[in-house]
Amino acid sequence: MAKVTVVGAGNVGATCANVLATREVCSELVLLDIKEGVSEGKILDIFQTATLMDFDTNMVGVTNDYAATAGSDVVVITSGMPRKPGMTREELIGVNAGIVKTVAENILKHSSKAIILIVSNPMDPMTYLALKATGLPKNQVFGMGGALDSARFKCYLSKALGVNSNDVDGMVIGGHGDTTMIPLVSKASVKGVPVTELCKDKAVLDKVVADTMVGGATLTKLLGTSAWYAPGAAAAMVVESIVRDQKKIVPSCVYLEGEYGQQDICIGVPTVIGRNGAEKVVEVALTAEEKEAFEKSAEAVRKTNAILKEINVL
Ligand SMILES: NC(=O)C1=CN([C@@H]2O[C@H](COP(=O)(O)OP(=O)(O)OC[C@H]3O[C@@H](n4cnc5c(N)ncnc54)[C@H](O)[C@@H]3O)[C@@H](O)[C@H]2O)C=CC1
Ligand SMILES: O=C([O-])CC(=O)C(=O)O
Repeated sequence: MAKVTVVGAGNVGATCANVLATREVCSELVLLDIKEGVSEGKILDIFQTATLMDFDTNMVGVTNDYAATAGSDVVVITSGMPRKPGMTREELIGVNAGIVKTVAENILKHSSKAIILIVSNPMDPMTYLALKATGLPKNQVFGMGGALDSARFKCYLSKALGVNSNDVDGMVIGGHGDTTMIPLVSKASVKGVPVTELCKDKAVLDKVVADTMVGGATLTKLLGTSAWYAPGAAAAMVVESIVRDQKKIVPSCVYLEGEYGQQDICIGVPTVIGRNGAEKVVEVALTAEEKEAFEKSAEAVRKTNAILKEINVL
């Protein structure tokens, strides 16, 4: 069984750790935060649900002690600031880039073989930064955004169409940003029936797309900080696909070398996730409109990546 570390014991990191523990995804779980006592407290709290929820994952919470993370098979990086209402994810780059870079370098020192999953925002540039800063192969460092965005897409589709959300299939690709994500309506279906067949009212599907794109912003406005239940569960789902070598196809932020016509960028595309991390990009046929949106999305992500050089983290 696997050892998993979650860095950042805030809303998303602790939720991810809770899902990993209760679902017994790994045999050993480490939660690390820079704030004294927070990881220790959250792990103790989670441990006190063990007899209530019937699980027995070995868990430890530590304050900035990277030695405790040694030999991890998977590391999830959630450390950094979340946005406040009215902000974009991209605005977090100045404060989060240094945090993500330092954390990734510390992880590398103790777990050079770990698959590193980036969650901190702006997630696409943070993934690019972690990949470049660690110099690890592209399968070993990738980002989580599409898993969450796709879950939201399916949620909004199920509400709009009045169907069980577990019968809905759908993917969101592109950047993990309010204007950069691309819900693939052409590929979405309910029990194999295209949603475009089930719903002839284009305005309904257009609204689902718009709601999905601002899914994170909507929750940030309601909560005063960004969401954590679905983000934590989405990261845990990706970890489970790695640990159990499930080979799920999950839209994930991976480094592209020609796929989807893009080079030298980390951005969301359907990817096979297994024991070796981001194992294979799956190229699906996009409509002309989706292709154009993907190019625009990549352009915007590249623009944010350029800031990494300006602020001297790359
Ligand atoms: N990729 C995605 O789909 C999503 C990404 N996010 C992002 O995840 C990040 C975390 O969000 P929340 O958990 O809500 O924030 P939070 O503020 O609740 O937690 C962040 C934690 O990181 C810790 N931290 C800061 N610097 C650190 C360091 N150098 N080493 C270790 N820990 C450190 C803080 O002490 C804090 O406990 C944010 O950047 C947010 O935007 C949030 C939701 C979805
Ligand atoms: O909205 C945010 O800032 C956090 C996030 O990435 C999400 O929930 O999708």
